[in-house]
Amino acid sequence: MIISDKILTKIIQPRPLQSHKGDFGRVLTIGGNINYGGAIIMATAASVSSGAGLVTCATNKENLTALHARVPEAMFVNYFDKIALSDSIASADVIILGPGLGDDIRAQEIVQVCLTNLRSRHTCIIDGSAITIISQNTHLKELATTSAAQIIYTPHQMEWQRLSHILIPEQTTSTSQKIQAFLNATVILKKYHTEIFHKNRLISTLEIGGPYMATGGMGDTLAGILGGFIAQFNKNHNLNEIIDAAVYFHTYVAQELAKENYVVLPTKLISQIPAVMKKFE
Ligand SMILES: NC(=O)C1=CN([C@@H]2O[C@H](COP(=O)(O)OP(=O)(O)OC[C@H]3O[C@@H](n4cnc5c(N)ncnc54)[C@H](O)[C@@H]3O)[C@@H](O)[C@H]2O)[C@@H](O)CC1
Ligand SMILES: Nc1ncnc2c1ncn2[C@@H]1O[C@H](COP(=O)(O)OP(=O)(O)O)[C@@H](O)[C@H]1O
Ligand SMILES: [Mg+2]
Repeated sequence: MIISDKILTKIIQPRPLQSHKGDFGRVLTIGGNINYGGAIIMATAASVSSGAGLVTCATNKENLTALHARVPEAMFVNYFDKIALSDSIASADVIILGPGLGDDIRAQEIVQVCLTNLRSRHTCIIDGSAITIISQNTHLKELATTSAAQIIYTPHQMEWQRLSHILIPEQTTSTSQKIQAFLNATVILKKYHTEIFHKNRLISTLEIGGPYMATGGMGDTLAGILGGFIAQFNKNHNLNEIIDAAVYFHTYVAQELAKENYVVLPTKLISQIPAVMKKFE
Protein backbone atom coordinates (compact mmCIF):
# COMPACT_ATOMS: atom_id res chain seq x y z
CA MET A 1 0.00 0.00 0.00
CA ILE A 2 1.23 3.49 -0.85
CA ILE A 3 0.93 5.83 2.15
CA SER A 4 -0.89 9.14 1.59
CA ASP A 5 -1.64 12.20 3.72
CA LYS A 6 -5.04 10.68 4.59
CA ILE A 7 -3.27 8.70 7.29
CA LEU A 8 -2.31 11.97 9.04
CA THR A 9 -5.88 13.26 9.36
CA LYS A 10 -6.89 9.83 10.62
CA ILE A 11 -4.22 9.56 13.34
CA ILE A 12 -3.66 13.17 14.45
CA GLN A 13 -6.80 14.06 16.39
CA PRO A 14 -7.68 17.02 18.63
CA ARG A 15 -6.68 16.31 22.21
CA PRO A 16 -9.42 15.69 24.80
CA LEU A 17 -9.94 18.72 27.06
CA GLN A 18 -9.86 16.54 30.16
CA SER A 19 -6.31 15.27 29.70
CA HIS A 20 -2.79 15.65 31.11
CA LYS A 21 0.80 14.68 30.23
CA GLY A 22 0.24 11.19 31.66
CA ASP A 23 -2.30 10.54 28.90
CA PHE A 24 0.20 11.08 26.09
CA GLY A 25 2.75 8.44 26.97
CA ARG A 26 6.28 8.14 28.31
CA VAL A 27 9.22 7.85 25.94
CA LEU A 28 12.71 6.79 26.99
CA THR A 29 15.52 7.51 24.52
CA ILE A 30 18.77 5.55 25.02
CA GLY A 31 21.94 6.50 23.15
CA GLY A 32 24.45 9.28 22.55
CA ASN A 33 28.05 8.40 23.48
CA ILE A 34 30.70 11.11 23.74
CA ASN A 35 31.08 11.24 19.93
CA TYR A 36 27.42 11.10 18.93
CA GLY A 37 25.57 13.16 21.53
CA GLY A 38 23.73 15.07 18.81
CA ALA A 39 21.96 11.92 17.63
CA ILE A 40 20.19 11.24 20.93
CA ILE A 41 19.46 14.94 21.48
CA MET A 42 17.73 15.10 18.08
CA ALA A 43 15.74 11.90 18.77
CA THR A 44 14.72 13.27 22.18
CA ALA A 45 13.76 16.69 20.79
CA ALA A 46 11.70 15.05 18.02
CA SER A 47 9.78 12.97 20.59
CA VAL A 48 9.06 16.04 22.72
CA SER A 49 8.01 18.14 19.70
CA SER A 50 5.77 15.44 18.27
CA GLY A 51 3.75 15.29 21.47
CA ALA A 52 5.00 12.59 23.85
CA GLY A 53 3.71 13.45 27.34
CA LEU A 54 6.97 12.81 29.18
CA VAL A 55 10.40 12.13 27.70
CA THR A 56 13.53 10.89 29.47
CA CYS A 57 16.93 10.66 27.82
CA ALA A 58 19.37 7.99 29.01
CA THR A 59 22.75 9.06 27.73
CA ASN A 60 26.40 9.70 28.58
CA LYS A 61 26.72 12.31 31.34
CA GLU A 62 28.91 14.38 28.99
CA ASN A 63 25.72 15.23 27.07
CA LEU A 64 23.75 16.51 30.05
CA THR A 65 24.45 20.23 29.63
CA ALA A 66 23.79 20.17 25.89
CA LEU A 67 20.62 18.12 26.41
CA HIS A 68 19.24 20.57 28.96
CA ALA A 69 20.23 23.54 26.81
CA ARG A 70 18.52 22.13 23.69
CA VAL A 71 15.59 20.20 25.23
CA PRO A 72 14.81 21.34 28.79
CA GLU A 73 11.49 19.46 28.56
CA ALA A 74 13.40 16.17 28.73
CA MET A 75 14.62 14.43 31.89
CA PHE A 76 18.05 12.82 32.16
CA VAL A 77 19.39 9.44 33.29
CA ASN A 78 23.03 8.31 33.22
CA TYR A 79 22.93 5.26 30.92
CA PHE A 80 25.83 3.56 32.73
CA ASP A 81 23.73 3.41 35.93
CA LYS A 82 22.11 0.00 35.39
CA ILE A 83 19.56 0.41 38.20
CA ALA A 84 18.42 3.85 37.02
CA LEU A 85 18.28 2.58 33.43
CA SER A 86 16.19 -0.48 34.40
CA ASP A 87 13.84 1.71 36.46
CA SER A 88 13.41 4.11 33.54
CA ILE A 89 12.63 1.23 31.20
CA ALA A 90 10.06 -0.11 33.66
CA SER A 91 8.19 3.20 33.69
CA ALA A 92 8.40 3.89 29.93
CA ASP A 93 5.80 3.01 27.29
CA VAL A 94 8.06 3.47 24.28
CA ILE A 95 11.83 3.02 24.20
CA ILE A 96 14.08 4.35 21.44
CA LEU A 97 17.30 2.36 21.62
CA GLY A 98 20.43 3.19 19.68
CA PRO A 99 20.75 6.66 18.10
CA GLY A 100 24.43 7.58 18.56
CA LEU A 101 25.01 4.78 21.08
CA GLY A 102 28.21 3.54 19.41
CA ASP A 103 29.11 -0.14 19.41
CA ASP A 104 31.79 -0.60 22.07
CA ILE A 105 31.49 -3.09 24.94
CA ARG A 106 29.68 -0.65 27.24
CA ALA A 107 27.16 0.12 24.51
CA GLN A 108 26.61 -3.64 24.08
CA GLU A 109 25.91 -3.92 27.84
CA ILE A 110 23.32 -1.12 27.58
CA VAL A 111 21.56 -2.97 24.75
CA GLN A 112 21.56 -6.13 26.89
CA VAL A 113 20.08 -4.28 29.91
CA CYS A 114 17.39 -2.79 27.69
CA LEU A 115 16.40 -6.03 25.94
CA THR A 116 16.27 -8.04 29.18
CA ASN A 117 13.97 -5.46 30.81
CA LEU A 118 11.41 -5.28 27.98
CA ARG A 119 7.88 -6.49 28.77
CA SER A 120 4.76 -7.00 26.64
CA ARG A 121 3.47 -3.49 27.40
CA HIS A 122 6.53 -1.90 25.75
CA THR A 123 7.23 -0.81 22.20
CA CYS A 124 10.95 -0.67 21.44
CA ILE A 125 12.31 1.19 18.41
CA ILE A 126 15.75 -0.22 17.62
CA ASP A 127 17.80 2.24 15.57
CA GLY A 128 21.36 3.13 14.51
CA SER A 129 24.15 1.58 16.60
CA ALA A 130 21.74 -0.78 18.41
CA ILE A 131 20.96 -2.43 15.05
CA THR A 132 24.68 -2.86 14.37
CA ILE A 133 25.26 -4.31 17.87
CA ILE A 134 22.36 -6.77 17.60
CA SER A 135 23.56 -7.83 14.12
CA GLN A 136 26.90 -8.86 15.60
CA ASN A 137 25.67 -10.75 18.68
CA THR A 138 23.56 -13.91 18.40
CA HIS A 139 22.48 -13.78 22.05
CA LEU A 140 21.16 -10.23 21.74
CA LYS A 141 19.47 -11.08 18.42
CA GLU A 142 17.74 -14.01 20.11
CA LEU A 143 16.63 -11.75 23.00
CA ALA A 144 15.13 -9.26 20.52
CA THR A 145 13.49 -11.94 18.38
CA THR A 146 11.83 -13.64 21.37
CA SER A 147 10.94 -10.41 23.20
CA ALA A 148 7.35 -10.01 24.42
CA ALA A 149 7.55 -6.31 23.46
CA GLN A 150 6.64 -4.86 20.05
CA ILE A 151 9.98 -4.45 18.28
CA ILE A 152 10.43 -1.94 15.45
CA TYR A 153 13.76 -1.86 13.59
CA THR A 154 14.56 1.33 11.65
CA PRO A 155 17.61 0.38 9.52
CA HIS A 156 19.05 2.26 6.57
CA GLN A 157 20.21 -0.09 3.82
CA MET A 158 23.71 -0.68 5.28
CA GLU A 159 22.26 -1.45 8.72
CA TRP A 160 19.73 -3.77 7.06
CA GLN A 161 22.59 -5.53 5.24
CA ARG A 162 24.25 -6.11 8.63
CA LEU A 163 21.07 -7.35 10.33
CA SER A 164 19.56 -9.38 7.48
CA HIS A 165 22.76 -10.50 5.69
CA ILE A 166 21.12 -9.41 2.42
CA LEU A 167 23.59 -7.36 0.36
CA ILE A 168 22.21 -3.90 -0.59
CA PRO A 169 21.82 -4.71 -4.33
CA GLU A 170 19.89 -7.86 -3.37
CA GLN A 171 17.48 -6.13 -0.99
CA THR A 172 14.18 -6.69 -2.79
CA THR A 173 10.72 -6.57 -1.24
CA SER A 174 10.55 -10.36 -1.11
CA THR A 175 14.06 -11.05 0.27
CA SER A 176 13.57 -8.37 2.92
CA GLN A 177 10.15 -9.62 3.95
CA LYS A 178 11.47 -13.15 4.47
CA ILE A 179 14.05 -11.95 7.02
CA GLN A 180 11.61 -9.51 8.65
CA ALA A 181 9.21 -12.40 9.37
CA PHE A 182 12.07 -14.34 10.97
CA LEU A 183 12.92 -11.34 13.19
CA ASN A 184 9.33 -11.20 14.56
CA ALA A 185 9.42 -7.40 14.29
CA THR A 186 8.33 -4.47 12.17
CA VAL A 187 11.09 -3.31 9.81
CA ILE A 188 11.18 0.24 8.47
CA LEU A 189 13.75 0.03 5.66
CA LYS A 190 14.89 3.64 5.19
CA LYS A 191 15.96 4.74 1.71
CA TYR A 192 14.61 6.70 -1.25
CA HIS A 193 11.00 5.46 -1.06
CA THR A 194 11.16 3.80 2.36
CA GLU A 195 9.39 0.44 2.74
CA ILE A 196 7.64 -0.66 5.94
CA PHE A 197 7.30 -4.38 6.61
CA HIS A 198 4.56 -4.80 9.19
CA LYS A 199 4.22 -7.82 11.47
CA ASN A 200 1.00 -8.97 9.79
CA ARG A 201 2.87 -9.15 6.45
CA LEU A 202 1.31 -5.94 5.07
CA ILE A 203 3.82 -3.69 3.32
CA SER A 204 3.55 0.11 3.19
CA THR A 205 5.56 2.22 0.78
CA LEU A 206 6.48 5.89 0.93
CA GLU A 207 6.45 7.73 -2.39
CA ILE A 208 7.50 11.16 -1.13
CA GLY A 209 10.90 12.42 0.00
CA GLY A 210 14.22 13.00 -1.69
CA PRO A 211 17.95 13.70 -1.36
CA TYR A 212 17.35 16.94 0.55
CA MET A 213 16.93 14.49 3.48
CA ALA A 214 20.41 12.98 3.12
CA THR A 215 21.86 14.74 6.19
CA GLY A 216 23.27 13.14 9.38
CA GLY A 217 20.57 13.15 12.06
CA MET A 218 17.61 12.69 9.72
CA GLY A 219 17.09 9.08 10.84
CA ASP A 220 17.55 9.97 14.53
CA THR A 221 14.75 12.49 14.03
CA LEU A 222 12.49 9.83 12.49
CA ALA A 223 13.10 7.56 15.51
CA GLY A 224 12.00 10.40 17.81
CA ILE A 225 8.83 11.11 15.81
CA LEU A 226 7.94 7.40 15.82
CA GLY A 227 8.32 7.43 19.61
CA GLY A 228 6.16 10.53 20.03
CA PHE A 229 3.41 9.22 17.74
CA ILE A 230 3.28 5.73 19.27
CA ALA A 231 3.35 7.05 22.85
CA GLN A 232 0.35 9.33 22.40
CA PHE A 233 -1.79 7.65 19.72
CA ASN A 234 -1.46 4.01 20.78
CA LYS A 235 -4.66 3.98 22.84
CA ASN A 236 -6.94 4.91 19.92
CA HIS A 237 -5.26 3.53 16.80
CA ASN A 238 -3.56 0.38 15.62
CA LEU A 239 0.22 0.26 15.60
CA ASN A 240 0.63 -0.29 11.83
CA GLU A 241 -1.30 2.87 11.05
CA ILE A 242 0.56 4.94 13.65
CA ILE A 243 3.89 3.78 12.20
CA ASP A 244 2.78 4.65 8.64
CA ALA A 245 1.61 8.08 9.87
CA ALA A 246 4.91 8.82 11.64
CA VAL A 247 7.03 7.79 8.64
CA TYR A 248 4.86 9.79 6.23
CA PHE A 249 4.79 12.81 8.55
CA HIS A 250 8.60 12.95 8.93
CA THR A 251 9.10 13.04 5.17
CA TYR A 252 6.12 15.34 4.60
CA VAL A 253 7.67 18.01 6.87
CA ALA A 254 11.00 17.60 5.08
CA GLN A 255 9.31 17.91 1.68
CA GLU A 256 7.54 21.12 2.72
CA LEU A 257 10.84 22.62 3.94
CA ALA A 258 12.58 21.50 0.71
CA LYS A 259 10.39 23.90 -1.28
CA GLU A 260 12.57 26.71 0.10
CA ASN A 261 15.71 24.87 1.23
CA TYR A 262 18.35 22.94 -0.75
CA VAL A 263 19.03 20.68 2.24
CA VAL A 264 16.68 20.12 5.16
CA LEU A 265 18.37 20.25 8.55
CA PRO A 266 16.96 17.78 11.09
CA THR A 267 16.86 20.49 13.78
CA LYS A 268 14.83 22.72 11.46
CA LEU A 269 12.45 19.84 10.71
CA ILE A 270 12.02 19.27 14.47
CA SER A 271 11.15 22.96 15.00
CA GLN A 272 8.29 22.65 12.46
CA ILE A 273 6.67 19.51 13.92
CA PRO A 274 4.01 21.07 16.21
CA ALA A 275 2.84 23.53 13.53
CA VAL A 276 2.56 20.87 10.83
CA MET A 277 0.72 18.47 13.18
CA LYS A 278 -1.76 21.28 13.84
CA LYS A 279 -2.61 21.41 10.10
CA PHE A 280 -3.84 17.79 10.23
CA GLU A 281 -5.62 17.81 13.63
N1 LIG B 1 25.10 14.08 15.09
C1 LIG B 1 25.28 12.81 15.46
O1 LIG B 1 25.61 12.51 16.62
C2 LIG B 1 25.05 11.72 14.48
C3 LIG B 1 25.20 10.41 14.90
N2 LIG B 1 24.88 9.36 14.11
C4 LIG B 1 24.95 8.02 14.71
O2 LIG B 1 26.12 7.42 14.27
C5 LIG B 1 26.01 6.01 14.42
C6 LIG B 1 26.51 5.34 13.15
O3 LIG B 1 25.52 5.47 12.13
P1 LIG B 1 25.82 5.81 10.60
O4 LIG B 1 24.57 5.56 9.86
O5 LIG B 1 26.46 7.14 10.48
O6 LIG B 1 26.95 4.78 10.19
P2 LIG B 1 26.88 3.31 9.54
O7 LIG B 1 28.28 2.84 9.42
O8 LIG B 1 25.94 2.43 10.26
O9 LIG B 1 26.25 3.53 8.11
C7 LIG B 1 26.71 4.50 7.22
C8 LIG B 1 27.25 3.82 5.96
O10 LIG B 1 26.17 3.18 5.28
C9 LIG B 1 26.16 3.55 3.91
N3 LIG B 1 24.78 3.47 3.37
C10 LIG B 1 24.37 2.68 2.37
N4 LIG B 1 23.08 2.84 2.11
C11 LIG B 1 22.63 3.76 2.96
C12 LIG B 1 21.36 4.37 3.17
N5 LIG B 1 20.27 4.07 2.45
N6 LIG B 1 21.25 5.30 4.14
C13 LIG B 1 22.32 5.63 4.89
N7 LIG B 1 23.56 5.09 4.75
C14 LIG B 1 23.71 4.16 3.78
C15 LIG B 1 26.76 4.96 3.92
O11 LIG B 1 27.35 5.28 2.70
C16 LIG B 1 27.81 4.86 5.01
O12 LIG B 1 29.02 4.34 4.49
C17 LIG B 1 24.55 5.71 14.71
O13 LIG B 1 24.37 5.44 16.09
C18 LIG B 1 23.86 7.02 14.36
O14 LIG B 1 22.67 7.19 15.12
C19 LIG B 1 24.33 9.57 12.77
O15 LIG B 1 22.95 9.59 12.95
C20 LIG B 1 24.83 10.87 12.16
C21 LIG B 1 24.64 12.05 13.08
N1 LIG C 1 17.71 10.35 -1.13
C1 LIG C 1 16.79 10.21 -0.18
N2 LIG C 1 15.48 10.14 -0.48
C2 LIG C 1 14.54 10.01 0.46
N3 LIG C 1 14.82 9.90 1.78
C3 LIG C 1 16.10 9.93 2.15
C4 LIG C 1 17.17 10.10 1.22
N4 LIG C 1 18.33 10.11 1.90
C5 LIG C 1 18.02 9.96 3.21
N5 LIG C 1 16.69 9.85 3.37
C6 LIG C 1 15.95 9.63 4.63
O1 LIG C 1 16.67 10.23 5.70
C7 LIG C 1 16.74 9.34 6.81
C8 LIG C 1 18.19 8.93 7.04
O2 LIG C 1 18.30 8.02 8.09
P1 LIG C 1 19.72 7.56 8.65
O3 LIG C 1 20.59 7.16 7.52
O4 LIG C 1 19.49 6.59 9.73
O5 LIG C 1 20.28 8.94 9.24
P2 LIG C 1 21.07 9.29 10.60
O6 LIG C 1 21.49 8.00 11.24
O7 LIG C 1 22.23 10.11 10.15
O8 LIG C 1 20.15 10.05 11.47
C9 LIG C 1 15.82 8.17 6.46
O9 LIG C 1 14.49 8.44 6.89
C10 LIG C 1 15.90 8.15 4.94
O10 LIG C 1 14.78 7.53 4.34
MG1 LIG D 1 20.53 6.28 11.51
